Amino acid sequence: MSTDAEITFAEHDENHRAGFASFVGRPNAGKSTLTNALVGSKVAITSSKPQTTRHTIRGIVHREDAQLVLVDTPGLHRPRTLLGQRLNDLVIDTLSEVDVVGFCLPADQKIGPGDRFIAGQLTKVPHKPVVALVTKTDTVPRDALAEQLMAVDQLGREHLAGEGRQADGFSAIIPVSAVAGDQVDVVADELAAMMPLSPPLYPQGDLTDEPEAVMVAELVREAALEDVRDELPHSIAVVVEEMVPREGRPEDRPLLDVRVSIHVERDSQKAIIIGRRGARLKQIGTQAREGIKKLLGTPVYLDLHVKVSKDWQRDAKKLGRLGF
Ligand SMILES: Nc1nc2c(ncn2[C@@H]2O[C@H](COP(=O)(O)OP(=O)(O)OP(=O)(O)O)[C@@H](O)[C@H]2O)c(=O)[nH]1
Repeated sequence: MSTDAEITFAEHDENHRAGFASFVGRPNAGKSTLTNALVGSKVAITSSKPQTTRHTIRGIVHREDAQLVLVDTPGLHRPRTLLGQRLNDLVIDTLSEVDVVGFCLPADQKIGPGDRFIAGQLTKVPHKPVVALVTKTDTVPRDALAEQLMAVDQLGREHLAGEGRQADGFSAIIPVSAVAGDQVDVVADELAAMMPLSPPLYPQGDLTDEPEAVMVAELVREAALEDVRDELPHSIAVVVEEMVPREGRPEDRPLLDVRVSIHVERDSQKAIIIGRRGARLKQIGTQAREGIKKLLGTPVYLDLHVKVSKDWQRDAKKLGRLGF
């Protein structure tokens, strides 16, 4: 979608900072919600189910003194399949290129093996400052939060100390609630201060530099995962096959034809997605269409197909074809 909006870079002085930050954390840690709160617009897709964030989606925070480009990575997790392994490698690659890593740890969950695994993985990117973000602070009382902050400090000292590290443990520990809007500005301040001196990297107003297709795929994926609790989210991959303006429409009433395929691993999963007499698929279509319309600002005709790609998670060739 092209817009006629003028491209303007913010006025800046020599103290302006700009760079990349990335959030990691176990599934459901609140990474996407925090990204959205910082950017101030729904860019990454959130859902109550784990691992909806598959692709690297960037939100950009524009401030007078700094520009923060947020690279939202999939949750790092202990890999069980080839796809899990690839996602982890992708995360490490991404983290090697950012200026600061934000490690999200929910205030209402005890630090567990998943968090320790991630802390261990972060030693693979030794020269990056790591800021611990203790998320969802609105969900716990003050004393529980204080305890969690101490536990987080301990985790940092155990894993992030020694050679090549810029701090003994986390560079900072910040409690934040993206939902209550509490301390979000402190997170932005802290991350901005860690960016290198640089003019803005992106023009103002850019919320994301990912192609719309990726976001459309995420919207369909989010809709498809809604209410499917007995199946792993990883069993679904969404591919946008085509997005073309319908020919012969009046200029003031455009329509976008969007053709999307949903890949599942087994026939039984296909049946779940389609539902009785296609009821679920219809529901997925309605929900996704609303989101896509909001995202792109045009009405869309959404054509959904469900395909069985047997064991796509384990099959390297198929993974390549699905864009991983
Ligand atoms: N009460 C409260 N809930 C939050 C907060 N931040 C996130 N949540 C909720 O926690 C759940 C997970 O949030 P996400 O932002 O999707 O988490 P994520 O880390 O991006 O998850 P993945 O994409 O699965 O890795 C959602 O239901 C959010 O609404 C917060 O500050 N307060």
